[in-house]
Amino acid sequence: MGSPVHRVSLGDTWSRQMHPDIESERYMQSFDVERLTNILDGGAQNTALRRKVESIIHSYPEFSCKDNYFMTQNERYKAAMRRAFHIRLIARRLGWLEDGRELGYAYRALSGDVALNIHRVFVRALRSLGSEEQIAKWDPLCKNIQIIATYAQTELGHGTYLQGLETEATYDAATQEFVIHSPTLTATKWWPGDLGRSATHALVQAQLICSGARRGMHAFIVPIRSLQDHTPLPGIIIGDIGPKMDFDQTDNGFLQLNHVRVPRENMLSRFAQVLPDGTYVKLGTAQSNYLPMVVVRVELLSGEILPILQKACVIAMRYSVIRRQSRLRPSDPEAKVLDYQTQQQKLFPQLAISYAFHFLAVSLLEFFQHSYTAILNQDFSFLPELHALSTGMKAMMSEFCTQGAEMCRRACGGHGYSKLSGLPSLVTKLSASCTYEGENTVLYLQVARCPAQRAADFLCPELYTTAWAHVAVRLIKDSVQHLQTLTQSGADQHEAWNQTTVIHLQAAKVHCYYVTVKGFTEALEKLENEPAIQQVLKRLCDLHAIHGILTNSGDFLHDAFLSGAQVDMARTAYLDLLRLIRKDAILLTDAFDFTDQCLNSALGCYDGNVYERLFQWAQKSPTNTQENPAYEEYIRPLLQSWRSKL
Ligand SMILES: CCCCCCC/C=C/C(=O)SCCNC(=O)CCNC(=O)[C@H](O)C(C)(C)COP(=O)(O)OP(=O)(O)OC[C@H]1O[C@@H](n2cnc3c(N)ncnc32)[C@H](O)[C@@H]1OP(=O)(O)O
Ligand SMILES: Cc1cc2nc3c(=O)[nH]c(=O)nc-3n(C[C@H](O)[C@H](O)[C@H](O)COP(=O)(O)OP(=O)(O)OC[C@H]3O[C@@H](n4cnc5c(N)ncnc54)[C@H](O)[C@@H]3O)c2cc1C
Repeated sequence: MGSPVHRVSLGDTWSRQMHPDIESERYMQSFDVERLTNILDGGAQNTALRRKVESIIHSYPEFSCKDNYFMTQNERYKAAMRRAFHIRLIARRLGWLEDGRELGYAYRALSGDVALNIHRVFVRALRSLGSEEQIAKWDPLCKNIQIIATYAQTELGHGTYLQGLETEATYDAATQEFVIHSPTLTATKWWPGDLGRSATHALVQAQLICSGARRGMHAFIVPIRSLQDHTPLPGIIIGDIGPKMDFDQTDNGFLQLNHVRVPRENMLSRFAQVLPDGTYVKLGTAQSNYLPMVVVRVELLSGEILPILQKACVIAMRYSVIRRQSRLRPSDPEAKVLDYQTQQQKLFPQLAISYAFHFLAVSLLEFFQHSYTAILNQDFSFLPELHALSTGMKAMMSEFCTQGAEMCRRACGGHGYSKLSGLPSLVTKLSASCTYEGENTVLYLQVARCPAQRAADFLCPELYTTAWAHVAVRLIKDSVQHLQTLTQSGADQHEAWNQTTVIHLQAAKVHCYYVTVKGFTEALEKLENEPAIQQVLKRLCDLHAIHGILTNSGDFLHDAFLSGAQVDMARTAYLDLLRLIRKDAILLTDAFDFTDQCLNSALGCYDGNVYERLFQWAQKSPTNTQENPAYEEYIRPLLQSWRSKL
């Protein structure tokens, strides 16, 4: 019998002491970490409230994520549903509102490892597309979990090209119902979260057919499972799409509808109506029904995507002052790996990006709140700008955060490849964000479609922003010029567009990077009353801007806007910034104020006791207490056959 590992008790005195190598990083504080945390939270009162909510969440064992890494897909799903169940019990008991700060902080503490996320997407879509009467009917049912709803837009055959969605909603005036139907295999709804095993209702995006005409994508609320016994309703074929790269806590599913009938009142009608006789009345624009994607993209930025990079920075930075490896000088003791310039170059740009994106997300949220209210009141003047901003920022932040989290993982060497570090799951989670809510390339190209003068609105040159502004304008003009040249040479507009999308993509990416640089410099201007914090964040802003210049130096050298010598000067400044940021690196990650439970990382705990935790956590692996499943059938016969040859 393969004997299980004998449990070795390490004692846990280490868990009450801070590791000296991380303690020393906190001795000399060049700025007030608590004050920076307050700024990141939007005020000291929010910090206090967040910590209060975190302490409540962490006091319930039902919310613990510590065993996540050892769970099967089924166990992860059940644990996530358990958290979803208990968080609503607590919210109801404590009066936390669905859109209130407390629930937002609770989800932050649970790192999104809670089921029914798409139920929340459904609520956003209902409030964006539903009439006041429809919201009054369905919102309370969602809030009280009397129904579980999903957002079913993507199909097996189409996710990006919404005009290509095949699911049909045909109006039957005789019965005043819509007949919802999946005419082909590729019309099968595929990917919607909570659909596989949880949802009782779906918001189905379908091509509306009424009065003999196809009217484009509209939203319909369709019951899909019995509220009595959770079995699929007549005409519904439903299930889970199978194992994924991550997101084990979510049951992404498939749905086929076979001539399912729903009442006329189930078409969300804020922006369009079908009258009892089948007359179609448009109240919004052609793109009004795309509004839920804008809302969710904006919410994902600061609610889901950015915190994951921030956590990766905390874990990798803390580990990098504990990990000692090799010597800077033969006579020195082994060095903290964070003292190597190359380690700084790996991690500090990710730290700078996580601050740059924080301030950008704050300003985007302000713009969103203002324009969303106007749109709901049928003023669509802000929608194109909001669409361009939300698509560009979602594409850019998900791309840079995914790259950044992977860089943090690799910067932790072998232990970064252990799930117990918390880093692999941060990377795989972020990887999904480059696809869901719009595939990034397609979204960047939405930005590129914006007329050049709109890009000019952003061109407010300051310091290195002038360089970024210049390159952004040059590339946008270049992309427009290429498109015009092709169309003027006789290519049709669609072919000309496709033949220039690589150029448009580059212009869109540079434009978005410019927006983050500009947003960061503007955020710094508002910190003139916090000189110490302003100074340390300005170094990150400088690093973010110059990192981009050095990474894309060809774009700046192209028309000699910068000379080779100036790029060398930028590199010198960059390397000096790494040295200056080094002493504040731990404090800048401490300021994110993630609890150890939220980080769920053996490498990233506040006290720095990495090795003790790695060893202790590894012993929790079920494989260490189960019989070796391969011993009897394979290992023992192999060993015996080998021995018999001796
Ligand atoms: C804890 C973890 C939580 C994880 C949650 C994950 C939840 C995930 C949910 C989902 O993934 S839901 C499904 C999301 N799907 C998408 O985002 C689809 C992406 N595809 C697109 O957005 C399309 O490319 C497109 C933009 C819709 C293409 O539009 P279309 O095919 O109609 O062609 P275009 O000519 O590009 O656009 C027409 C016109 O419409 C404007 N527009 C496009 N999208 C929007 C929008 N969202 N809002 C406002 N306006 C939009 C576009 O600018 C064009 O306008 P004009 O240029 O003609 O004026
Ligand atoms: C974890 C996860 C959760 C999800 N949750 C939901 C959900 O709850 N509800 C829901 O409805 N959907 C959901 N989705 C689906 C998601 O919205 C789609 O996968 C996404 O919109 C991308 O569409 P697609 O899969 O069709 O990719 P495609 O569009 O097929 O992309 C494939 C490739 O084609 C390229 N491409 C496509 N169109 C163009 C173009 N016009 N120009 C240039 N290149 C192009 C893309 O850039 C990409 O490289 C989820 C997906 C994931 C991964």
